[in-house]
Amino acid sequence: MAGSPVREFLRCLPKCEHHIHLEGALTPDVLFSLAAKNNITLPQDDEAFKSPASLLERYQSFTSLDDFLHYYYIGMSALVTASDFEDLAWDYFQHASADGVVHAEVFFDPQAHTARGIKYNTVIEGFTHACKRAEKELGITTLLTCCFLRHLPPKDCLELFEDEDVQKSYKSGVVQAIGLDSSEKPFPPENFTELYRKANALGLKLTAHAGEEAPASYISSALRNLGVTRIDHGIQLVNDPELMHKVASEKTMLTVCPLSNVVLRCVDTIKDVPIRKLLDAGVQFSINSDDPAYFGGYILDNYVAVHEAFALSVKEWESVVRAGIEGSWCGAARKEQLLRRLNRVIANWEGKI
Ligand code: HPA
Ligand SMILES: [Zn+2]
Repeated sequence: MAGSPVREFLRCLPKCEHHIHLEGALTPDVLFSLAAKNNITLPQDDEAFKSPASLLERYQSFTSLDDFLHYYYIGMSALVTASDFEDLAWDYFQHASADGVVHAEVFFDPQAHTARGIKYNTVIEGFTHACKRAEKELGITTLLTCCFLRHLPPKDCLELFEDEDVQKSYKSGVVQAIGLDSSEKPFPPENFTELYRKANALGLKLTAHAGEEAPASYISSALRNLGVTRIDHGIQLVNDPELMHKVASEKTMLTVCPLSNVVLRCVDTIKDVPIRKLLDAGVQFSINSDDPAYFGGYILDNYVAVHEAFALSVKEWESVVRAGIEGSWCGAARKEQLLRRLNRVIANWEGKI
């Protein structure tokens, strides 16, 4: 579909990305050069780490979320200085801009860095510089979401949450949301009730990965026990029609990541991502890249893959992109601006594809 009118239509849509782990934008090439620069020894006993090419090849055969996460955490160990984090995020924002992203709400995993002696403020310094640059040079509005690693003890998560520098980043508005990621089973949302209660008290926006590999009960638990207003992934929702009805009527947005779901074997093919079922049930969702350097594509590749599998009409694409704008955590004025832009793009393409 390279250069095709449909790809160009999808590129022109004013897309909001809500599910991208900045550490998941670390390509094997950059990983190897950062490891060399920072004197980080990559595993010697894994053939995959022989070269960037062999690592990329290994990414083609992930067997599960945990198999991917093993490589994800090793990869990010090459990130050390604030400029490493800034360059990583800037690289993502440039790709996002080229793909037609106008607003990006991005995740980062501080515990994976503080655990190896990198200061929280080093991570924040790098990522906020890149966010400011993206706003200024690319016109992308941004929002940072601090994710907690659910495979770690909840008390460790609370400890990081209460850290002085972390609190400062929340209270100053530098970080505006929290999320929950990493190995999904057997770490259900209810383990983190206290963390989310405290985050809610600070006025932070709340989201959590749920229903990626684990059943729909993880989604209902995240809604009920954590008070999240958004669900990351959430594809298992279609296995609980009653819950799906509730999610649709409450306009809770799912951040769906089609290529990720295939690469991590949550589904067999893109056709098995429940796009049509979610549309038919009136569930709001956005389409996202998750970890673009690991899953073979940025946001536009995900849009194209969905189009190839489901052949959405222009009206359906309009409703998907509108849901993404309306479900974003930017201000009302920015949403209005993006909705007007969407109307112009749709008017321009109506009847052409
Ligand atoms: O898809 C994901 N799921 C859970 N944790 C993650 N961390 C990066 N990507 C993911
Ligand atoms: Zn994710």
